[in-house]
Amino acid sequence: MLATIDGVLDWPALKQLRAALADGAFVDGQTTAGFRAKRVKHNEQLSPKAADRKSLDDMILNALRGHDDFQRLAFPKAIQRPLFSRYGVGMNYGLHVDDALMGKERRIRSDLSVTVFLNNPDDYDGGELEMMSAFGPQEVKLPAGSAVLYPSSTLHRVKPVAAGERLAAVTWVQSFIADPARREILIDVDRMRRRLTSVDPDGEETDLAFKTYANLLRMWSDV
Ligand SMILES: O=C(O)CCC(=O)C(=O)O
Ligand SMILES: [Fe+2]
Repeated sequence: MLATIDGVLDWPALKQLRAALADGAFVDGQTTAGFRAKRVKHNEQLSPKAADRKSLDDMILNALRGHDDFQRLAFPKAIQRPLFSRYGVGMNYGLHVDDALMGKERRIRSDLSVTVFLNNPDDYDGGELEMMSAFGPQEVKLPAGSAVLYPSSTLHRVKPVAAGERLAAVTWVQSFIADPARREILIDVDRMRRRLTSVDPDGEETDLAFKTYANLLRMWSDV
């Protein structure tokens, strides 16, 4: 399932992140690519040694963790430290699959991949993120501050940037609901219980929807 989340970063946060990226040292994206992805990765990433790096990482991690939609859709158990990517003219990231396991000190399994867009679609031509879903290719290019969440199991790419510059923070989530089918059921039942709460707050079926959600969550959570 592919989901977009609006308003992950507000304007002050975007301004601060963009200023840090404008001043920061970038390194070749090859340094963080897996064995096969290296062949096709042509971008730049903020240096892990950048002075304020930890606080920039925390801005992304806290913004995601604090967002209701992210919690509702991802069931995050662990989130990887983000990469800040920059794609200038001609840069792209060809078709690849993300590593299944990530992190050195603390390993996580990548269930969901996340891109937080740091600048606007008008700021660059091309640079769409394209996922090869079961229903064919799907392209995403979102406004600054919005994020897309998609299964890490999919092949995907970033199309070449033809003009301007694409800025994004990317990260990966280990979900405490490992099975995507179960995750989808929980997301659907959550929608139903919310709807029932608003149309029939005192209804017996509303209680049942909450009970079903809680019991499925209890049955499937790996926390
Ligand atoms: O920049 C993006 O939207 C995704 C980049 C990507 O696929 C990756 O870093 O693995
Ligand atoms: Fe990727």
